[in-house]
Amino acid sequence: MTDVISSARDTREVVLQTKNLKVHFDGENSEGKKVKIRAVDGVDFTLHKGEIVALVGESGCGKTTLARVFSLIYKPTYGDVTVLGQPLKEAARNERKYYRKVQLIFQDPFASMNSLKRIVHIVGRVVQIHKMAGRGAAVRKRVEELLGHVNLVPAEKFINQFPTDLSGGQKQRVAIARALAVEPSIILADEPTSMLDASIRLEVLNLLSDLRDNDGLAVLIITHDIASARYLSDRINVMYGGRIIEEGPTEKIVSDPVHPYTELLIGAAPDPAHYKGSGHSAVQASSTNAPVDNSIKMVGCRFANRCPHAISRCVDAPIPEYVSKDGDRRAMCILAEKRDDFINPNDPALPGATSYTEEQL
Ligand SMILES: Nc1ncnc2c1ncn2[C@@H]1O[C@H](COP(=O)(O)OP(=O)(O)OP(=O)(O)O)[C@@H](O)[C@H]1O
Repeated sequence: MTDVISSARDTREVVLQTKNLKVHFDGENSEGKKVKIRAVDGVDFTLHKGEIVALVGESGCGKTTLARVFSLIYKPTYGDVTVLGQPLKEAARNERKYYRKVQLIFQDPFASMNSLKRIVHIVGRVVQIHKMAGRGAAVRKRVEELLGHVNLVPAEKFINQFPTDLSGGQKQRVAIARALAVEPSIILADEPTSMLDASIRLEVLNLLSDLRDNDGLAVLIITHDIASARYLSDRINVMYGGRIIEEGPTEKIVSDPVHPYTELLIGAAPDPAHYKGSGHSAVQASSTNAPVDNSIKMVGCRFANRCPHAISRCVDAPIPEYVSKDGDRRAMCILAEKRDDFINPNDPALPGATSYTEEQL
């Protein structure tokens, strides 16, 4: 985020941060020609302690790729990444230590669990590997505590069961218990509720919210579903074509979006008054047009070809990052110029500000 304006949020400990992060892959287009796939293309992202930040956007916008950088699966092509104040490169040198701080929760809790093992083994193994308790009875006791922590009670009932004995929501709770076994600071949750029945989605969302409130955990949640993001997150990052096009406090973004793409997502979401974790995918519903071709280098806004407000400037020139006057929101859309509550901090008309291109800096 731009440094020109600070906000109250800035006083909290930053646990994950990227500056101008790019993750590009070598790939082929539909004609078999070699191309560069710009999965993440200049992302500034921040997550604070005790905060839930949602990353929303349609399929292929780069959400998972961004999370995979934090999960040490992909290396950045360019840009800075810091994790708990340490550059990612340094933090990643000791993977075991890294994964004690940063834990992952996946869409399909089953995929990461050995169905032939009992819950005590599945969770206890992590406790043992990371030496989070002594041996034998101490490990079992710790597993019971962890199951209690995710409301799988009475723990004695669940501890000897197999994953196949559990419902989808209970399995996801076991996955969360296993993640908590190492007492992490950060949880990366990639579509954690999308495979769950509507009736139990809220259960898992509420659990994540309790972990933030009671344990001060920082959670990055990746979701197609803006309704889930709205229900759970403190802040929303809207991603489109490898870029974050709008970011800020959830309620402000949802009630008063700047970017037409954000507006499109919200318009397609179910009415929150009726929201019971229905799983309606707002983004999928809205993306009837062709997906973004992220192999094409674009100067301007990637949404321009779908945007009813686009003018030539949107395509031909870099879009400035507009910031709200209270410093708490940013949007990459020229429509921000029409609003009294946003400024372009690099506007040469502002006192003390000088405008530079990235190449000049
Ligand atoms: N390992 C890879 N090699 C080549 N291209 C990749 C690789 N991983 C992702 N991509 C491409 O990068 C772009 C972003 O993919 P990504 O999975 O991050 O999107 P997403 O928003 O998470 O989508 P989804 O919600 O469907 O998972 C897509 O065009 C995808 O095809």
